[in-house]
Amino acid sequence: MPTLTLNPPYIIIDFDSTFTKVEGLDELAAIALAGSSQRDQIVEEIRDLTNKGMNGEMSFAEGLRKRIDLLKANKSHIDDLVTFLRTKVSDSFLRNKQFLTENADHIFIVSSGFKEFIVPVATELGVRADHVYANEFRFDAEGNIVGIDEENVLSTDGGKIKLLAQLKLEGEVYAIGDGYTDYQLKESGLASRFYAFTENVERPKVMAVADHIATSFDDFLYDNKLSRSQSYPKSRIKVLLLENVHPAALRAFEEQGFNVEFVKGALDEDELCERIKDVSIIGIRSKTNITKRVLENANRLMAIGAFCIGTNQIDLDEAAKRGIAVFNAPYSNTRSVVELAVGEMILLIRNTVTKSNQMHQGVWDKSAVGSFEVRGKKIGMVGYGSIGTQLSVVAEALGMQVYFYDEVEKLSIGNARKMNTLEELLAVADVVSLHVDGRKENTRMIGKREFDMMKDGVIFLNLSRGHVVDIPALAEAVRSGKVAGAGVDVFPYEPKTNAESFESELRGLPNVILTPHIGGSTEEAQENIGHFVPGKLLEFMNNGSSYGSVNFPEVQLPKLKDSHRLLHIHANVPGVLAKLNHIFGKNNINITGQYLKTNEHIGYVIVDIDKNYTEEFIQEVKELEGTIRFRMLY
Ligand SMILES: NC(=O)c1ccc[n+]([C@@H]2O[C@H](COP(=O)([O-])OP(=O)(O)OC[C@H]3O[C@@H](n4cnc5c(N)ncnc54)[C@H](O)[C@@H]3O)[C@@H](O)[C@H]2O)c1
Ligand SMILES: O=C(O)[C@H](O)COP(=O)(O)O
Repeated sequence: MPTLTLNPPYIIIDFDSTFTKVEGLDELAAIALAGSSQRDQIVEEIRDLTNKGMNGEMSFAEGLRKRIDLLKANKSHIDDLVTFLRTKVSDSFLRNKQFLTENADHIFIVSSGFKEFIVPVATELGVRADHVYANEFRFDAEGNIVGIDEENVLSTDGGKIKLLAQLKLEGEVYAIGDGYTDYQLKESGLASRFYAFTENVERPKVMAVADHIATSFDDFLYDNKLSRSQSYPKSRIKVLLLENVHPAALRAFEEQGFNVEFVKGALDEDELCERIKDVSIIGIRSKTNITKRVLENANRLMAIGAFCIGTNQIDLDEAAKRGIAVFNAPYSNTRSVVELAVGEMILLIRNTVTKSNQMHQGVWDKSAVGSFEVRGKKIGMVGYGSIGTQLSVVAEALGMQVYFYDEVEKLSIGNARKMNTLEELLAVADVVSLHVDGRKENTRMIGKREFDMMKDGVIFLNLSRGHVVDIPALAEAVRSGKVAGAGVDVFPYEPKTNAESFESELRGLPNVILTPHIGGSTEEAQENIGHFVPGKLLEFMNNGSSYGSVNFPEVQLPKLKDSHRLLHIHANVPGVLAKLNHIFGKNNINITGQYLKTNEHIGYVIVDIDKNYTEEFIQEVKELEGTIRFRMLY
């Protein structure tokens, strides 16, 4: 998209809590008073005065002098402050150093802060030193701050207005800041627009009077069609992370400037239908169901991240038809599930759970009856995918004989023996372990009939999905002794949060280990997932790559270089690509790379083009019949 770099408006930027994430004077107080018993109290007093000034609740000039009186700082503390502030520059200003440098003649910092710490920080990002207007400290012979330059207009009430009037800027003047005094530049008529900057703090009183709420500097640049680091401001893209995904995920999105909302538990369908309306990326685990109805409400949704292996909780086809890519973490918790299965199998076959429970009741029952080794026993795996095969390796290392049944042809690992039917497998196994996925067709695939086919005294494990097993049938099989021990991690209904109680017919049965769906809940697995899934989602958002998606045509794209990338998702019907290419030809667009992949529902075309194109061309592409979604990256 052509963007303006010539003749941008004059941009008046506030420093504290806008250009940087923090308030300089508050931080200076914290540094100067380090080690003092009064530090917290004085810093709090200074913060309070700062906030009152920012919200327009107190005379700025009075507040400033009170703050200076409370400060016990000197020149060396200012050096430390500058070092600290360099690490606290707002991310969106950091990202747009090029714009600040290239447009330095049009950019001013007008601040009630102090030049001594603003100039070194702002000039590093391209701001001209002589375009920084701020207060100045007065020092005594020992370098202690003893006051401020009383002649400086910025030390007076309405100082920013007086200063801007003196600058006599001609043309459009836009002010960006988080405080009421920044808004007053617009109120006075000296600035034509006021942008409330909310990347660091949100002040409702200030937001209420703004022409526009700039969630980041990219947002401001986007609003003014100015050149910027992000084709579309990420601060306008909402990410909703549910089910307490690892904090690494939150960090990954926040670092790139996305607007992230974090929810600890799952949401039910009604809640989700409401919350998803303005969300572009959603992260869930196994408990959140993304149904067709939810997707019908998800007008802006571009990608879904399942922070787990299973994706049966998502209507994958419906998502694809709507151009929404779904990613999961297919291997990050595989090992964790296998280790839990092995641990449970050994404890159950030794009848340890019963013994442990008895011990808690004060019963000492030392006996070998009903306790066995796993060595030499036959383990039968239903489902021989990632978890099944990994368990196969570990079980063999324990000296077990491995049998498996999978409905698709699978390569046997080690000495594992493939069985042609589920029935055959159930008939030979001493331990039956389920590792199928949660597709609908697998609902209650293990019921009374299947338990009856198993050996007497079998050990039964389900760490796959709850609905795969008929729970009353399992409970009966345990009560009758058919199943000598069971480990169950997943249930047809699972509490939504840790606050809800767990109800099941399996509660209280002997030699049954019940766990709250924690097969994949290890610190290692969750951290891996917290990195892996955002990585996939960000690649899709930033680059268009869909490699690893479970419902989308997979393309691994090269990084964008000196081109703009057009991503077009369309219904997989004949002729769309030809029509698309016709639009390119007609508009004389120079194509530097083109990629296409389709699946049964959609086609995904990615075209890298030269930067010279018109709005009309983009409009034509958007309006092409069959288009589901279209976006542009650069
Ligand atoms: N308890 C937990 O915390 C936890 C953790 C991770 C995964 N899981 C569950 O485990 C499942 C399996 O994980 P995976 O990584 O091994 O998946 P996978 O897709 O690699 O393997 C599943 C295998 O099951 C087979 N299968 C499916 N239905 C079958 C049927 N009716 N009969 C025979 N074979 C059938 C498939 O062909 C496939 O080979 C996941 O889908 C998930 O639901 C649970
Ligand atoms: O599919 C999975 O990976 C597991 O069921 C784990 O799900 P969870 O992240 O909701 O614990």
